Amino acid sequence: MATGRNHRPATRSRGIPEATVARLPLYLRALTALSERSVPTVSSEELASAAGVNSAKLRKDFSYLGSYGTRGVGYDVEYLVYQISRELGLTQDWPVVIVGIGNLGAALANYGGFASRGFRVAALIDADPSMTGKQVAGIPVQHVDDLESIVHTNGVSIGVITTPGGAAQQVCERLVGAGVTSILNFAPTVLQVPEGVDVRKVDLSIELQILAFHEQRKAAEDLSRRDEEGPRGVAVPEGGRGEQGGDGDIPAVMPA
Ligand SMILES: NC(=O)c1ccc[n+]([C@@H]2O[C@H](COP(=O)([O-])OP(=O)(O)OC[C@H]3O[C@@H](n4cnc5c(N)ncnc54)[C@H](O)[C@@H]3O)[C@@H](O)[C@H]2O)c1
Repeated sequence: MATGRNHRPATRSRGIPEATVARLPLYLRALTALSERSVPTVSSEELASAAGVNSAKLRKDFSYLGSYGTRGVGYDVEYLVYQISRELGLTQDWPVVIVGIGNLGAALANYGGFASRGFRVAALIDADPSMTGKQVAGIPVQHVDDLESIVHTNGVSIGVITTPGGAAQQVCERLVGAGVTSILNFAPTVLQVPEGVDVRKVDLSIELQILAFHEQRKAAEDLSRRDEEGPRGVAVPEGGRGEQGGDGDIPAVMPA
């Protein structure tokens, strides 16, 4: 079976900025929800709001797909679902292998949302011999010794790494050596890969830090609004901004 590189649409995606590509899944999620409710058309404003994106940006993004919508009618939901799915390469089946079937790997294997988006968990791999043959999400765990043959047999081009950080680089190299060209890395390791291999790193703690940043900003805004409100607002001691021990209901958030 061909690898992901061969599957990739050769020229279409090249003209699309990475930032637009990153927003396509957001549009697709919003459009899929509309499609499930049998909504036939959607305006750019409605869709932008559902996807959490600014509508001018959305129109610009869709222009890269050659989709301009119809004035007064909006965009055809089903056609846009098809267009975005095609652009993201989701109109075909992508066999995925997960390496490291501990807490996270097992949770991902059990997540039903991949299959409905075109990603089939084809194989599960772990280094622990006591795991070999065990069923996780109805799939038998295979030993990491057989990684290369598992990748070949299943025509895998996307690998998910959920091993401890110390094992991730070696697992990555073996996956790439076996023909995997896209890696989704959950391990806390910056992977070194040869040219032509795409790596996406997922780090929930970074997402939490970003939320902490916003929380901090909200708290500061709240405080300055109270300052402006004067005597009717809650009194804040001089220099007390952001400190603990002031108002009980003002969250004290550490800098991100
Ligand atoms: N990115 C995130 O947001 C996020 C969140 C949680 C955990 N993690 C990371 O995900 C990884 C897994 O976490 P977990 O809680 O599932 O750990 P875990 O210890 O439960 O599971 C790790 C699994 O990897 C296997 N393993 C170890 N070395 C291997 C190798 N060389 N090849 C194949 N399998 C191997 C182990 O046998 C074990 O089953 C860790 O690196 C953790 O830091 C990331």
